[in-house]
Amino acid sequence: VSISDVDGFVQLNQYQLKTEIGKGSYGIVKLAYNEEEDFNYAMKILSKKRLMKKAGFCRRPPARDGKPVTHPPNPLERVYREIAILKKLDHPNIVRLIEVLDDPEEDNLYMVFELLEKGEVLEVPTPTPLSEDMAWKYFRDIIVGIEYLHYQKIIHRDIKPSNLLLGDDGHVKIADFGVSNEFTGTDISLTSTAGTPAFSAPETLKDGKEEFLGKALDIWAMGITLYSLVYGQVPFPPKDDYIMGLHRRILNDPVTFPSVPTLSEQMKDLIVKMLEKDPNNRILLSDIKEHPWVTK
Ligand SMILES: COc1ccc(C(=O)/C=C\Nc2cc(OC)c(C(=O)O)cc2Cl)cc1
Repeated sequence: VSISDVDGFVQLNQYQLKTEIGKGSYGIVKLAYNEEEDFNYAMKILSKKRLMKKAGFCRRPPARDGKPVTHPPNPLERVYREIAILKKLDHPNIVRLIEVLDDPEEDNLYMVFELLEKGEVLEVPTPTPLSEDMAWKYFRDIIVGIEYLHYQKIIHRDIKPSNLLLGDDGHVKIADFGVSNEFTGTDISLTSTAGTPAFSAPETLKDGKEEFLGKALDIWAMGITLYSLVYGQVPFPPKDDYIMGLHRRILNDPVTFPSVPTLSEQMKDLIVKMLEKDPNNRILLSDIKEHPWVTK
């Protein structure tokens, strides 16, 4: 990877890095202009050092006093697993990874993605949410994208509006596989919590270490997402810093619908079925596809 940074003009191989267009716990995303193709891309920039630190790799390992040394998963393996997942995905509703620039000598790892010009489908919270019809259009893309992921034996685990990107063609693509899980068989049994608290399914928040199934987690997050697209706010908003309050509400409170905007009973019916607290009673993707609001 040849980098030239002359007075802030950063050139990475054939890419000229431009403005920052995205930012998150993962790192940043910059607009990248490919001069050979005269074409723009989205460049996700990860710092390996930051990833190692986040995984607490810099602290001295505790004295093992004779116990066998277990090698904890290297956080870079996490990124390389995300890249391996992205490389095998090829679908109109999944963001497309073009190439990875990873110079072992360099701290940064660069992931080049197709640019989805309109960015996030909706910034939540917002006083100006989507109309029911726009939400319907985008939700149908999300259903098809999630169906493809589950068919490829992948649980996304962080479905939320900021990971749904909108292209110029008006279609939505699912992004960010940073916490996704691959499975074999028909589903995966998990015990780890991952993703964004306000989008976490109740079964992941229970005290006991019971296991829970992966696919139902994405269905729950789809419900929280659909609600937030039309109401501009998640049904269980994180109140300041008291996270246990959020967990209690997700576990116990029924979903309530504001009186404004007025939305169809069918849409509310679908949201209620996706936000069923008991994962065994939660609507399945195959049933969502048949739901009257989706097929209308
Ligand atoms: C206003 O115009 C805008 C156009 C495009 C963007 C944008 O692309 C933002 C994030 N992008 C991404 C993030 C990802 O993860 C967190 C992944 C991934 O890892 O799958 C891929 C992409 Cl592309 C923003 C504003």
